[in-house]
Amino acid sequence: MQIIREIKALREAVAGLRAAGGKVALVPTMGALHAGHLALIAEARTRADHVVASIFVNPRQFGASEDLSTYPRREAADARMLEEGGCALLWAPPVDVMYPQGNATTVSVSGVSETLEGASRPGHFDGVATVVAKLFTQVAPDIALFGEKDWQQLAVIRRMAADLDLPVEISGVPTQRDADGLALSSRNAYLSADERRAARALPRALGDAARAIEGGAEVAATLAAATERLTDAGFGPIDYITLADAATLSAMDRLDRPARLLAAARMGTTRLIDNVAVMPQS
Ligand SMILES: Nc1ncnc2c1ncn2[C@@H]1O[C@H](COP(=O)(O)OP(=O)(O)OP(=O)(O)O)[C@@H](O)[C@H]1O
Ligand SMILES: CC(C)(CO)[C@@H](O)C(=O)[O-]
Ligand code: BAL
Repeated sequence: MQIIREIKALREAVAGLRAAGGKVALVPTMGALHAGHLALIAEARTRADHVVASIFVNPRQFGASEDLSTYPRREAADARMLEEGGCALLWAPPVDVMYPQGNATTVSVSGVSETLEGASRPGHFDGVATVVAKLFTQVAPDIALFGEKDWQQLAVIRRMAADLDLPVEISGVPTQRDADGLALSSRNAYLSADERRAARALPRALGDAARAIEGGAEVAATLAAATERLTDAGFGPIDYITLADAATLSAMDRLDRPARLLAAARMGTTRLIDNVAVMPQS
């Protein structure tokens, strides 16, 4: 596996893959890889002939008070995992290659970016959309894969790709979880042992609330009960726990179309997100 840090070398390496024939898949990441990322790589290998992974801790998607400086960085171990996973190339540009001095362009997706994570983390999705648009232009993949753990991010990227007529297929991969249900996440590494144990309340509260709503329970009362359960488990503050349209992410107060139940909450200093499907029963 080649590790590449300059645009010209990236284009030459991707041209080499293209010359060999077949499809190219891109799996964008911020590194500190875990089995969730490896599931994206494994799925990419079934969908394409060559897999390019990127590692870039994108400063433009972090707020001023967020964890950019402490975000886990372990490229050597990540590169070994990607090579074993069958990646052909690792695109790992330095910040000044991704954002050369004088850069002045932002990609902003209205609507779907504005609620939930967008409201809690102002500017976050502008940073995500801008860097993902650049990654698509740099690598020019046939298909790009993203995790459903970041459900709203996936919806934002789908909207952006459709609106900009980007010739790339966007594919979502189901959330990979630990045995107790907690979604795998690079930020789980911040949790103490006690916090890690308590954190399993998040997927349990979401799962139980989803089943209750599917069974006909009132949405507002169910979300209030789930909030209380998270608070009792030690979560706080809870940024949101919301039933939303699965595609547009607009809030729903009754289950009349395919939905997602999404939550973001802090356990100690660690902010965790998760979401589950909620489907109207026929
Ligand atoms: N548990 C998971 N299951 C499936 N996909 C995942 C999982 N965790 C992350 N991903 C996906 O991997 C890609 C890269 O994510 P990223 O590098 O930010 O990892 P992360 O674990 O989500 O990190 P963080 O803890 O910072 O949110 C994204 O498309 C993300 O949705
Ligand atoms: C898609 C992404 C790589 C863009 O920086 C990031 O938001 C992530 O890792 O989910
Ligand atoms: N996985 C989402 C990236 C972020 O939280 O910035």
